Amino acid sequence: MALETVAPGEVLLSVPLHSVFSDTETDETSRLSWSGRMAMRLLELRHRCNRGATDERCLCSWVDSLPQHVHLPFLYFSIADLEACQDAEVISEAAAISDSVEATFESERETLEQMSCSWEDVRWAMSVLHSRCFLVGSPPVRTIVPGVDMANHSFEPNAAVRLVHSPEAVQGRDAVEEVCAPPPPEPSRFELFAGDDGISAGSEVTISYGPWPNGVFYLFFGFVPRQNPWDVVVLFTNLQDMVAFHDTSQGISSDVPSEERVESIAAALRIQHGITDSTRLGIAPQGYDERLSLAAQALLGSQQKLDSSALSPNTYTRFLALRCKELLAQFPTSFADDLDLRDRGGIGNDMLMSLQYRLRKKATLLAAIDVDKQQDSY
Ligand SMILES: C[S@@+](CC[C@H](N)C(=O)[O-])C[C@H]1O[C@@H](n2cnc3c(N)ncnc32)[C@H](O)[C@@H]1O
Repeated sequence: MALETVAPGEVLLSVPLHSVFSDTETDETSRLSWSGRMAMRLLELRHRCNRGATDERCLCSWVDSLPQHVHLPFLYFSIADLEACQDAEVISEAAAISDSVEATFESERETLEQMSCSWEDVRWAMSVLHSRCFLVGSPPVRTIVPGVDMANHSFEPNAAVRLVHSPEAVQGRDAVEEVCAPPPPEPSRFELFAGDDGISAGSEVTISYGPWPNGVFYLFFGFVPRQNPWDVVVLFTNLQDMVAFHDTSQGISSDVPSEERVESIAAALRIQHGITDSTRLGIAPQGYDERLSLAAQALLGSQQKLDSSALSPNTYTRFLALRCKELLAQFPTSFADDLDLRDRGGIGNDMLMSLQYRLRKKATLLAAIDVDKQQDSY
């Protein structure tokens, strides 16, 4: 919370690199996952701090400030509550990470026992790491910046984070030194600074965690954003899927092999629009991924032997709406059932969060179908 008004660009926190907590291991053959490695280091650090270790890096005050519990679905939800999100990809990702948490516990039992750490402590460390790390640099390194890690997420944040390098690390310092005294060296650091509108006194300081879909927020941060322009329902994992759905839904068996049709759509996307990645084609709350609209136009245009620009927009939105209807029908419960369940009340918080997750996916699919109905009635 900003206790006084902060001017645009003003620095709120400056954290030297020696006080950040990052994954130091770059060895790909490491036997633990990144979170397993960092969890062990966090528990070791907490153990040392509890025994009164000297703390030049100020990390003990950071460890003290960490929340006691971060309620992440893959660590703390029951299977029924997790499966209530009705997203197979998210459920299988949760199972994979949960397995890796158990693997860390099993393989590090001895060290954990020496620190009197239990399974609960391992879960705590994992929840802290997954909900507070962000990726820095290339290749990306998982990093927690003490202090900055207190900021909550907003898609319209009033602050941001940057990495500022020390003048020592900046080329040309030696040349400057020959003509004038350089400024005193400052360490490389992370800065939390106010955005262009500044921050008024009493406002919460927020940053953006990044353009993630809801699955990431739900699994790793334990909340589902209300309006997420980056959320996506994948309609087709690739162009092959789209062509296969087209042929089945239209009852078409084409003379041209599907690989050739896929290749010609991919070529049209590449040559006319510079698109080289045609995977995970989906729909966001504000509409179709542009790659999907263009791919569908190319496919339907080629079926009707038309230039894709001569195709009526209704034709491809109707085709895509058919896929949205199919996906909606595959959910175990309908949107109306879900609203009813939510409005009746009496369900636990974990189930409610999973319900919110699936309601937002279904609302996105329904909006696409509604648009199609409106176009039909014109
Ligand atoms: C990096 S920490 C932020 C610090 C957190 N407020 C704290 O004091 O520990 C991320 C956690 O904050 C919470 N959080 C962040 N942004 C949120 C938001 N927009 N809505 C709900 N919870 C949020 C979630 O529990 C998430 O796992």
